Amino acid sequence: MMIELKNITKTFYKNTSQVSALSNISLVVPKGKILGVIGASGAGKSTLIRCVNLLERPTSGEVFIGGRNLTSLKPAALAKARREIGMIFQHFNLLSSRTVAGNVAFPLELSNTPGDEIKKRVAELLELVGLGDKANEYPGNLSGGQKQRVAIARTLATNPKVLLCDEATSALDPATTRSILNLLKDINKRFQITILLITHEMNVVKAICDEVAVISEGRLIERGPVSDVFAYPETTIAKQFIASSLHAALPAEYEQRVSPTPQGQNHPVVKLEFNGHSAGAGILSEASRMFNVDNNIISAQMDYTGGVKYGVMLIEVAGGENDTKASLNYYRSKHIDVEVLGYV
Ligand SMILES: Nc1ncnc2c1ncn2[C@@H]1O[C@H](COP(=O)(O)OP(=O)(O)OP(=O)(O)O)[C@@H](O)[C@H]1O
Repeated sequence: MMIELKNITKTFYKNTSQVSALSNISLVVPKGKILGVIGASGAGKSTLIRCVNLLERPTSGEVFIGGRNLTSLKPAALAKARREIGMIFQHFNLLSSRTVAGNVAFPLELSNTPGDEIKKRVAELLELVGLGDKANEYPGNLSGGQKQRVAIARTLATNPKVLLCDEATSALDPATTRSILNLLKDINKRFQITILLITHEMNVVKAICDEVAVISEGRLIERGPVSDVFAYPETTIAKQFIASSLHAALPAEYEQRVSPTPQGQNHPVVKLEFNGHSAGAGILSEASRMFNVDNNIISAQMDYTGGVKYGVMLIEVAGGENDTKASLNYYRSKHIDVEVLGYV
């Protein structure tokens, strides 16, 4: 295992009160893999990632990197071990008074690398992150995505075995997020760097992670291969994160017309959530024939991971009252989550 966290607990003490930020978290990340840790605000993500390189010292528990117990190292040995752990941040943390090349050179200067070697390595790294032509720019003149590329080049300068990403794309727009995630995946494959990232966005997990761990209130509540967790989420929180990545909102036009209770001849608007246990979307035509109802699809977002289909569909069901009810019960019997959002 490249990263191994054993029974990590972190308690913050403030005056007389104490906050339990992490409770007994154990996690492993095999060499060359990408683990995403997802959780809501305050769940303990930042604390967890900062415990990996001991920016934050766990109250109890052990951190192993490449088999070595960081928690037991003396300061000098720890400083050396930390060079094998790169980190990138949401707000890039570049030195504004140094050029792009100067930022990337910084860790090499600290480790007393000879000048001509620094020059060569910096040029190589800037080429790698697609900023070969920006060496003499200052960070202030770069876009967010370019700044994050500089930060990635800087952290790769010392050839880390592990890369920690602390909400690295949270300040970026969706297209830039994709390009940075692609770069991280490319680096992971090319150099076999093990990545641990924290995020509050399931789309980030879906885009590049091999495995995902869900934390809530400082506890690890679910973990597994990304495709398994997407298809067979076990906890409500995992389900909510998946749903939030699916954008299954009612279109504005419906939102205005929908009423909370049935009136006269109006029809239910229903949200169907499919997971790995559910029948496929073909069930809609089946129910239509069996119960003589019309299923009008308002919006749908279905996805595949690991050969399993899952997703969300919003439908308007037109038919007799009993037939409509029977069709919804039929979906439930096929392990589809059914929620009536209102009536139109
Ligand atoms: N230095 C600190 N002193 C006291 N409490 C802290 C400290 N750092 C974090 N906490 C508390 O620990 C808990 C976890 O915080 P943490 O920042 O790790 O969560 P997070 O999941 O990263 O949240 P966000 O996504 O909002 O950054 C919170 O209750 C927070 O208030």
